[in-house]
Amino acid sequence: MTDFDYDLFVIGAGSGGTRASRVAAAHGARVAVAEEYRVGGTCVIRGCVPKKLLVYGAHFAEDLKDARRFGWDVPGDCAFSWPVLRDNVKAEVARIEGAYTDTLESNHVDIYHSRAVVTGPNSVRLDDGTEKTAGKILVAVGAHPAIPICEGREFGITSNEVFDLEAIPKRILIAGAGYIANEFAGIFHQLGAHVILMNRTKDILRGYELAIRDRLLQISMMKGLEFKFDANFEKITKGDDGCLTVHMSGHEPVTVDLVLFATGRVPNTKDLGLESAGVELDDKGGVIVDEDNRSTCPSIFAVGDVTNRIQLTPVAIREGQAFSDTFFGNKPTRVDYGCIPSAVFSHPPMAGVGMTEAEARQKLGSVKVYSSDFRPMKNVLANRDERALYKMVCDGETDRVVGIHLIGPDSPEIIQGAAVAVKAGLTKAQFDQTVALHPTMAEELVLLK
Ligand SMILES: Cc1cc2nc3c(=O)[nH]c(=O)nc-3n(C[C@H](O)[C@H](O)[C@H](O)COP(=O)(O)OP(=O)(O)OC[C@H]3O[C@@H](n4cnc5c(N)ncnc54)[C@H](O)[C@@H]3O)c2cc1C
Ligand SMILES: NC(=O)c1ccc[n+]([C@@H]2O[C@H](COP(=O)([O-])OP(=O)(O)OC[C@H]3O[C@@H](n4cnc5c(N)ncnc54)[C@H](O)[C@@H]3O)[C@@H](O)[C@H]2O)c1
Repeated sequence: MTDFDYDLFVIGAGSGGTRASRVAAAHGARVAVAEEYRVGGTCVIRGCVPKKLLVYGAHFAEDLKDARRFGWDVPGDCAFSWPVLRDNVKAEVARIEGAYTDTLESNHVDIYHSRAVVTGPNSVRLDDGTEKTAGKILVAVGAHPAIPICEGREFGITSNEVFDLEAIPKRILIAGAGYIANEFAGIFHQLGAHVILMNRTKDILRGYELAIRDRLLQISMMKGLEFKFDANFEKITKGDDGCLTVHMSGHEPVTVDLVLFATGRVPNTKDLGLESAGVELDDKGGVIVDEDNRSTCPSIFAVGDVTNRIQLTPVAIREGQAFSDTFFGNKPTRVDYGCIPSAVFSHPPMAGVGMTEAEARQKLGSVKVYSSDFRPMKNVLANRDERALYKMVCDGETDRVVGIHLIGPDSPEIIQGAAVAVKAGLTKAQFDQTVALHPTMAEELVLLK
């Protein structure tokens, strides 16, 4: 026993904080967690979970059209109710929030529904002014949406507010061309809005395989989405009718009903008191940590988005688990950041693992690339002119598969299994030795020429 109130005080009950709290408690530590908003954090409350449910909901627009080609008598005026989808999603989010709370409580983690700020290497202060002490503090406060500096920025919303809209706008401008922008572009388009995507560069989804993102761009344009590239905000003005006019460099102004900023996320370290403990931050405000998630203050650690490494839920969870196993479970563990699969839940979705062709050429020199450009069977019968593209990047010397990149229906579901093989270092020959599972789209991965 120590003189501290707790062995571990976690700030933030999101993906990383919840995992770290419950694992440390299960290892026998006395643990508390403070959450200023809702237990579950970004992923559960206003990120992955409600977003994916909206993606499912939006996809019915195409599915119902396609169903007619499969013999179903779907009425032409098939109505959609946004309030029904929105409220069902909210109810599901509340259910998961409850499940997260139950898990913490059943592991005897004390939950403080309050903001916490660091007041020293071993202390935090809650909203009511009470001070709590702990042997270790884990900063797992996540990130918040970055909003470009421009006149009228207050008229726009971010992904934080998008799940609560009163109605689907007729016209929406989405700023950014990353994950959130492309995912919500698909959702709003399917739900009937005219979507304009605006980005300050010419690229969408930088970091993904070029051919795959080009395919997404091509399909999105074919569906009627509009793109404004090399555009920087000048100002946003609001008319008497509530419409917003966006003035941007290099393009004519556009008038829309809603502006959604999806221009990256910034670590939540402002006014967190970290300077009181000598915790150093990087130039984006992320907590600088070592391989064991330890900050420049020996008793303060950080995991997840606040460290500005890879902003994905499974990564935050792994970091939280590794932290608690290392320091409370006597099981030193470090996160292996190699070959992390990722996906964009766009319409159609894309997914990838490992190196892109360009990265492989730069790192390995000798590279072999295989690809399959095909129309999925379902799209053929549906008369849907939307082709899938699969690309495999191999080390030219060893035949090892170093990257797989997909766009097409169910790509995120397919990549998870393929990622195991890439992570395991399997060769193209070993993929080819595996008998195809027919008829699937995934079988392309063992038939690539
Ligand atoms: C719209 C959207 C969609 C996404 N979709 C995906 C996806 O499909 N797949 C994926 O892997 N990732 C996705 N992400 C990213 C994912 O949500 C994050 O990477 C993940 O939630 C990070 O977990 P975390 O624990 O670091 O932070 P969070 O989950 O953000 O948790 C931090 C918590 O800390 C609380 N907090 C902050 N400051 C304080 C304080 N001072 N005191 C007390 N509490 C505090 C916050 O309220 C929050 O609950 C998405 C993100 C967004 C925004
Ligand atoms: N499917 C998933 O796994 C998923 C989904 C959503 C979010 N996320 C995570 O959340 C993070 C944040 O998502 P995001 O989409 O906000 O960020 P992002 O980094 O993916 O994309 C940001 C985009 O905004 C653009 N941009 C930046 N400043 C701009 C400006 N002033 N004007 C116009 N465009 C500008 C960038 O060029 C880029 O295209 C992601 O990096 C990702 O890690 C993951």
